[in-house]
Amino acid sequence: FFGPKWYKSAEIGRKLSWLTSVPGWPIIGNVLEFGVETDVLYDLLRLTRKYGNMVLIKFCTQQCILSADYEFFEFVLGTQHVLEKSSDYNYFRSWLGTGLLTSRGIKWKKHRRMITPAFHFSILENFVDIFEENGKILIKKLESEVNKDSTEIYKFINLYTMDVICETAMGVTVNAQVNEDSRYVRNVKEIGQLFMNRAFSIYKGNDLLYMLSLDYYKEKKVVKELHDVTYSVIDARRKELEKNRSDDKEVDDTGIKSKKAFLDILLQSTIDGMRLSKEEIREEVDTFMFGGHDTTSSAISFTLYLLSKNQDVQKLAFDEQKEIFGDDIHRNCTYSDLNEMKYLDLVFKESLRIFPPATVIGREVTKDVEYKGKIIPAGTDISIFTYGAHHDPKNFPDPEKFDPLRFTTTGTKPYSYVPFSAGPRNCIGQKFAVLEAKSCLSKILRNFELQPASPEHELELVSEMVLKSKNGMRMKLVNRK
Ligand code: HEM
Repeated sequence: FFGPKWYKSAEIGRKLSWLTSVPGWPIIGNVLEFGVETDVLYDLLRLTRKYGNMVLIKFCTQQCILSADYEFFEFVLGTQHVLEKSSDYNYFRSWLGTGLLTSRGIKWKKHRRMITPAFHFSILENFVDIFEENGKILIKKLESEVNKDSTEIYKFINLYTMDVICETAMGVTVNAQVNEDSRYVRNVKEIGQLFMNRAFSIYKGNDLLYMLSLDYYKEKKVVKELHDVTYSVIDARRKELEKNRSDDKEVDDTGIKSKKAFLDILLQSTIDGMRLSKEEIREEVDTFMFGGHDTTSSAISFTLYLLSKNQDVQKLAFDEQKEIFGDDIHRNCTYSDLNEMKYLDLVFKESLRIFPPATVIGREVTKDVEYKGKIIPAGTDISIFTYGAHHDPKNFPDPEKFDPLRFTTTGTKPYSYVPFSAGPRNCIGQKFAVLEAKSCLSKILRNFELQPASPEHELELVSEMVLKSKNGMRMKLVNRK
């Protein structure tokens, strides 16, 4: 059963002998390098620091190039040579099918071309009101935390980003912030946990063994419920579109809003003159739900944490808010206000450098490619270790320092800063994410002063599907008067 795999893996290893490899054990390779006590993030950091920014790791039959080298990032991300995602992404397929994140080849190319206009600024502009309305609910919720010694902010932000992504992707309000216990919200949490269990288990990684586990049946149930919701929203939305395009009622009986969501654009789009099938639409909508939720919550929460610990930066960010909003500090924030927040832009950018939600981006080489005169054979996995490059002092001097102005004073080496990946398979939602984050950060900054929690809180980073903190992100909120 494993014979051909071992043989192929050994062959790949031989062809990659030009690389430094991490010394390992027969058969299991470097599996033991990844302990249970430390998180995989620190293991990857340790390996790149010890063996260099491009190193070969072996997990049983898998040969993987782990890289924190920005020149290699450019080769992998910036060209068409290595467009395919690694097999780790297959775990997501039960929920996402082959939506944009997980698809390959011609399907990815056609869908990417079709979906790109949905992220045009003229469409994103319409979402600013959705950020604003959900931001108001967030502020209300946070008001009950004011003056407490310590508030865990991530759980609030995670519900806010859930509301935002449901409304922008599907056009429905799930009111996650008000009704935390909604079935849909619980299912999204649970599916994330199930994917994690699988990714970090030796036996559940194997499809056959996984089918013998309880998680497999849980996953089937949760995925069916998630799909049912998306399908029913698609049906309702399609009917709505057919019925009356000029109906400007804000919310109908099912909670569906008449503002254009990504789903509406998908319903009206065509590829080679053909409309997308219901399944294809479902895959893309679910992909937005997945790609646009935990990533943004981590990014916003880490930024708030950094602001609470860096009062000088927070002061400059708040000064900018005062300049933009003047005497009417609590008025609604517009698209043009967001574009004026240049310093907040740098704050968010620097936060994504220190805490990139996607710490590793995976690729698979599907045909032999040549890099700097050496062959990387088909079948090799590649792990683009974004966190490693972002924390390399050769790329960013004094890398642990939160210094938003660093991007204005020193030039950034191309591809050394890749929180949204780069090149043809970069994050399609990045402009959306930046707008959403700035809207949320601006609102919080205008309402509260962020102070370090008491007792002082130190993060315990954990690289799950996105980078998080095991012990949450704590701070103290004080009302600004
Ligand atoms: C701070 C927030 C975000 C971060 C850090 C982030 C990061 C990334 C990264 C690193 C990738 C590349 C993954 C890979 O190559 O395997 C990616 C892809 C993607 N992201 Fe995001 N993302 C964010 C927000 C969003 C949002 C809000 C959406 C949707 C509304 C979104 C949708 C997608 C999609 C569909 C892809 C796949 C693109 C493709 O393969 O063509 N992301 N994102």
